[in-house]
Amino acid sequence: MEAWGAVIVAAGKGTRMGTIQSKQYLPLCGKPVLVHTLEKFEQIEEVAEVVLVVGEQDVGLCRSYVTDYKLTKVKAVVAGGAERQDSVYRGLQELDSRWVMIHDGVRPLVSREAVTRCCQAAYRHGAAVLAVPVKDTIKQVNDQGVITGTPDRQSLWSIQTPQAFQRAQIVDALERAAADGFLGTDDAMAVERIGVQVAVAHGEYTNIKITTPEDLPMAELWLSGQK
Ligand SMILES: Nc1ccn([C@@H]2O[C@H](COP(=O)(O)OP(=O)(O)OP(=O)(O)O)[C@@H](O)[C@H]2O)c(=O)n1
Ligand SMILES: C[C@](O)(CO)[C@H](O)COP(=O)(O)O
Repeated sequence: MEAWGAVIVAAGKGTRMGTIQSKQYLPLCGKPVLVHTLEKFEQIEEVAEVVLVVGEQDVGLCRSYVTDYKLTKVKAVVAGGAERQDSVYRGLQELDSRWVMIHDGVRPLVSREAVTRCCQAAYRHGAAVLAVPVKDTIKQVNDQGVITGTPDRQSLWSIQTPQAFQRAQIVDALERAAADGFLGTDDAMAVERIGVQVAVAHGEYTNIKITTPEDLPMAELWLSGQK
């Protein structure tokens, strides 16, 4: 397998978590959430180079993580942008690898096996994301709080990261999205809209994105089980 580059995005504000300290720096089993994610990528054989994207005010702190936690793959720590998409684009500028994956800094539970499945699916199909089938029934609800539809659950997947692409293709897609004023909530949306097929590779239900307060104790529980 070729060597991959990874962009870890961690420049968000964590508004939904509601804490003063941004969620990527909150302690999880004794270390910042983001450090767990970076340590995971140290163990992923496919990944040769990592770029970490953080808030401008946190660049110094995160550079010290590289030394303190002996993160050998992190080649650059750069400041992100106002939107996740901007942060991803900035990170991609620092990578040389032909194949790249983009991962949320707040998904510390991702497993090596799932990342490998994502890389393999990207090789086969050109681009791939980790995903799990939804378990609940999903409803569309209008702004009066009334159900307007029930999409067929068979075709619904909950999308995770990493998301894997050829670097040139995701860079092109993000530049076109910016030119068109298109803002996606994941990376795949930018390439889907220019006609590229994106495959799903089986993720894991435990690969949660730490988003709201109840996610942290769940992550603690699962992470202590992984060690
Ligand atoms: N401008 C941004 C916004 C988000 N992210 C990163 O993208 C990931 C997923 O985003 P999300 O969970 O939405 O994080 P926040 O934007 O921080 O959260 P919220 O929407 O609650 O403010 C996180 O690792 C976050 O730090 C980023 O790098 N740059
Ligand atoms: C990219 C992502 O993690 C896939 O689930 C998600 O879409 C990020 O969305 P958010 O709005 O930044 O939470």
